[in-house]
Amino acid sequence: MATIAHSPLVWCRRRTSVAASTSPSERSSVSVSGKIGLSGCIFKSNLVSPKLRRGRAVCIGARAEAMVADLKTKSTAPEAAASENVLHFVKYQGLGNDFILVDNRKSSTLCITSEQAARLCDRNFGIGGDGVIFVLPGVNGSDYTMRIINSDGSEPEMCGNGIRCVAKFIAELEGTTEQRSYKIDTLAGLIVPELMADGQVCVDMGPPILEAKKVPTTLEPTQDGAVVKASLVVAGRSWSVTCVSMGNPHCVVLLDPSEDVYSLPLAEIGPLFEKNEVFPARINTEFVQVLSSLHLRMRVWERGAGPTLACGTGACALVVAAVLEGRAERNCLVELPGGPLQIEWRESDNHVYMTGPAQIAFRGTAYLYN
Ligand SMILES: N[C@@H](CCC[C@H](N)C(=O)O)C(=O)O
Repeated sequence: MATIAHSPLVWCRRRTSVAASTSPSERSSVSVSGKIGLSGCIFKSNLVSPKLRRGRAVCIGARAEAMVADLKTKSTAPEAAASENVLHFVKYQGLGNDFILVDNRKSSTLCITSEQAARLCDRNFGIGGDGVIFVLPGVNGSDYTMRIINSDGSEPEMCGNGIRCVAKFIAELEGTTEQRSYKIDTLAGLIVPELMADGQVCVDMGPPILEAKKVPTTLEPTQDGAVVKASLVVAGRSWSVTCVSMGNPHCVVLLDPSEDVYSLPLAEIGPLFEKNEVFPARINTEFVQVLSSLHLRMRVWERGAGPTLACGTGACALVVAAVLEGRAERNCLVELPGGPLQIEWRESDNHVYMTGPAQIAFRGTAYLYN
């Protein structure tokens, strides 16, 4: 089993006391603080998410500044992404769903193993993250390929918040500030994120998959081959569920309007959905409070990552589910623990469009141990 040690060159510690169960009002004060030691020189940064920009930190001593500049150069050099047991990375987050981004453009093989990725995601022994995302060369006419490893080491097909981070990361690697789109190949097919003038990223997430077998779920279809408002007993309670794949599988639970989504014992019920036998590939589960037909509030238990602050594919899946259940319009605001996403399931092309932010948090170097 690979391990990550606290590196003598650079170590990062991220304090994340913000659980996905935190209520929206408590979350307004969310901040991330970090400390990075560089060969004995220590600088401290107070990283408050909206203000994060590359390398914004107060450095103590000229030597530390020089080393930070050196590190910045190395972290974007593709051939140096993983060598001599070190990994250069850039940390991004989309509404608090946080990822370690790795420049893997020189090879079609991932530069670290899934065990190493899981160790990097550990919030105490690694960098901390909900997943590691790799940007690889494009295939089949795409500009790039994205692959992601969940924090438990499993590999999902797609990640909505992650692909917005990927678009920003690629723009940084290419040194462009242009408003443009990228064709990204994923295990869920071609996905197209577009960098918008206001800094947001709008992603064409493609069409939802509703056929039960393709989600996949063994639940009996209830409506044209899809599982809509089916009954599923979990933890002694009968839940009404709708199953949707956005390339990766989702089980959406629309609650009665009177039920507060923050009153659910997520850590208890989440794993029971994730590993339920009716979901052969495991499942991401979204619990949703319909505040109005244009405003939905959700909490998520992610397959392979547990409770996260946001799930882009989940937000897309729940709007599709809410439309199928006749509870929402096709263009809705989805409020996640980490902030809002605008989701549209467009009638004209049957594609789902997701618009939201993605921001750099910090960059660094981690030691890899096999
Ligand atoms: N957080 C992601 C989804 C990441 C993958 C998921 N855990 C899975 O296993 O399917 C998103 O923003 O979509």
